[in-house]
Amino acid sequence: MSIKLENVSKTYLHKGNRIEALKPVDLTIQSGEIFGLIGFSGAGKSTLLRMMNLLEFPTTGSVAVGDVVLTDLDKKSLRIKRQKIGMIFQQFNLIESKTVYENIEFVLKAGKFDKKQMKSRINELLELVGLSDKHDQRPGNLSGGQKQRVGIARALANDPEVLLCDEATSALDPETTKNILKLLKDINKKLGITIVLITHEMEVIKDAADRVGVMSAGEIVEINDVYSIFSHPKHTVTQGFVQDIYDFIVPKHIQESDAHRLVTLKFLNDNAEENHLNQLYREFKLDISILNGRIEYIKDEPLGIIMLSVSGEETEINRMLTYIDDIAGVERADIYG
Ligand SMILES: Nc1ncnc2c1ncn2[C@@H]1O[C@H](COP(=O)(O)OP(=O)(O)OP(=O)(O)O)[C@@H](O)[C@H]1O
Repeated sequence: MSIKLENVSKTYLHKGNRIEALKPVDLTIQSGEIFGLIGFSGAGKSTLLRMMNLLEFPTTGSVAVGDVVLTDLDKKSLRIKRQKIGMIFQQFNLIESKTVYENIEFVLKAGKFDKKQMKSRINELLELVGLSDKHDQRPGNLSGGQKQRVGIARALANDPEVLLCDEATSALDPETTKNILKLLKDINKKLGITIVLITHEMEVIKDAADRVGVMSAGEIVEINDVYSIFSHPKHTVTQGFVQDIYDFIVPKHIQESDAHRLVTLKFLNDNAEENHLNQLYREFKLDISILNGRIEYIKDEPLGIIMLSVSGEETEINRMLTYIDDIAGVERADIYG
């Protein structure tokens, strides 16, 4: 199901001060996509996410999920529609005194299942998230990853059209994060559910998102498909996030040396796996050494960044740079260093 926000803004009143948490935004999230929202703390990510199920009511604008305009619904219709919008949280929000089974049963009670249907539905959900053997455990006996799996099972209980993930992996270690993201991607594929996830980690975006919105100071400052965000980040906030992933360190003596010219190259798509450096070694009378380099696979598409230290005649270096500019799929990139 698609999510459509038109002119949505949110201003909080706090101790007499107006806090513009979200400036007016238009955003359409396509049915079936995984949409990532990234930004620093306070950028407005949670506020924007909470607009999508009206956990917070917008100050201006309208929110629609599919054909249903949530902002036009009365309380009862909204409560029913909300059952089709699942949500998971950083701190899992499970009921500690209830078992895994009961935690899921609790949300199903709001639906229309008899006892037998309920049992088979809960078993099905636990199988989907890989927790069939944990029925009777209480959250206190589960790892963080297992707790989030319960959170996901609970969020999926009423067959939602949309799943909102509020920093769902921020409390988890990197390995568990990968496993939970894999589960979310499997669910997205298998069930066709639209997923919105907010995070402050670019790794999460890289692993899971189809498209990305970058937020800063209550605005979406850039929006694009995930490969373009990594390969051609435009806004300085986006560039900062991408740099964090590559994190190339230039040795101080090279930074300060006049004899070396730093050249960072970007190899796009299939070019990332080709050895263009051999061409440079062959064609130019220059000393070229590799300081750093890495290929990232973004939705299985390679993106290579390599940082070179080049020394030799200035004119020869410039000739090489012009030559590089003419190679299709290879670009100079200053921002990764
Ligand atoms: N209920 C509230 N009352 C007053 N101000 C709020 C409220 N909720 C959020 N804010 C403010 O709105 C701004 C955006 O907050 P929001 O939680 O959406 O950001 P965020 O990007 O999700 O950050 P974080 O990652 O730290 O949760 C912040 O300045 C925050 O202090």
